[in-house]
Amino acid sequence: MAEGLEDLVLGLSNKWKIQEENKLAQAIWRLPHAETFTFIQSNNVGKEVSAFEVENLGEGFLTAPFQGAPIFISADEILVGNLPDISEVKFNAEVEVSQNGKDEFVKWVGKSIEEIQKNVFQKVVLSRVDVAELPNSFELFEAFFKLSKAYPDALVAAFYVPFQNSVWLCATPEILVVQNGEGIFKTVSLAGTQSALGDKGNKIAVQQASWTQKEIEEQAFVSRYIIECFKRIRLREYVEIGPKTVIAGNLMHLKSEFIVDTKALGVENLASTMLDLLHPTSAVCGTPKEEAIQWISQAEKHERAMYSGYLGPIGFQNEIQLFVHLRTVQIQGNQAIFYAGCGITEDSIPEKEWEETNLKCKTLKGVLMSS
Ligand SMILES: C=C(O[C@@H]1C=C(C(=O)O)C=C[C@H]1O)C(=O)O
Repeated sequence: MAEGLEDLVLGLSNKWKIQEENKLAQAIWRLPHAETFTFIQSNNVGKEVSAFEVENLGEGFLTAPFQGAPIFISADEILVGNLPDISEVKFNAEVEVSQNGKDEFVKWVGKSIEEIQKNVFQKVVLSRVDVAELPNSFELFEAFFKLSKAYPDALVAAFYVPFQNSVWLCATPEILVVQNGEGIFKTVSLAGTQSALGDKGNKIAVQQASWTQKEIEEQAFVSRYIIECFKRIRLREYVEIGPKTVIAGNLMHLKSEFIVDTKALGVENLASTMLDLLHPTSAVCGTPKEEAIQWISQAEKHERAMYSGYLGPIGFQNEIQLFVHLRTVQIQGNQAIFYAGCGITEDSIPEKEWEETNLKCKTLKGVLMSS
């Protein structure tokens, strides 16, 4: 580690450890393209809140599980710092992802396709975990800064809430609900996945991406779901941009943006209303939502916990910056649990879906487990 970085990491790490010992909540994040990070510590364990309160909670960090109430970490102490100047981060595309559970996963993808053919649901997102041991040299803040360098477009965040007894660290590309100080609301539909790296590990240009009907349809499900949510609150005036191909680290996705000028329209509390309606979106759950949740609870043997929930800072400069909790790792001592999922439609090929989860696990693992 470079000298300046070492001092910064040590300082943050000491503060983090003391807070953990005192069993109090804390979070650190770097917003997409920001040159600073924000580290907050709370004087409590984190408070269960409702999505409807999101406009009124004050400054802090919100994190919600896949299912269940969001938790608010209040910013009782705030430290804003410049990101350290670290050299290019190596991405290790060869890092190994455990193949445990492959047969079971492939079997459930097959079963999901049968349910889709029977019209029980149209799309479902199944996830898996990859459990690994962290190297002795692992340092949370070094990992945080490496991810910040490697993934400028992502929200990079880590948080700790005592009752979970673990730390979560992510670099997510997917906006759930963002609203700026001028009242401009944005949500996105992000789905469809392919590698952004060529055979020799070289980066492929977005113009070279080619999408099949499967991915186009898969992303359209998410867009339609967002439009359905707008319809439910009779909101007709939104701007839709896309779908366009975007790069998210080692991967490419299809993305559409939906933008609403809440001030011009005179709509209040759109962020909290949409947050409640959207989560969990069809990008991480499926369509229709209830049937997909039901199926996921049968198919998955692990708890999703905070994976595929949402997270991000709220209340700073009157902004809301909530992202879908993806490309994430749960850290318990020296054990790391990487989570990844894939959208299954009628045209899915089970083996390919498994491969997709391997690539998604590598987004974090390829940075954290590289020298
Ligand atoms: C579920 C995940 O990603 C989501 C699913 C995608 C897909 O199925 O193609 C793409 C982007 C995300 O919306 C994940 O990364 O774990």
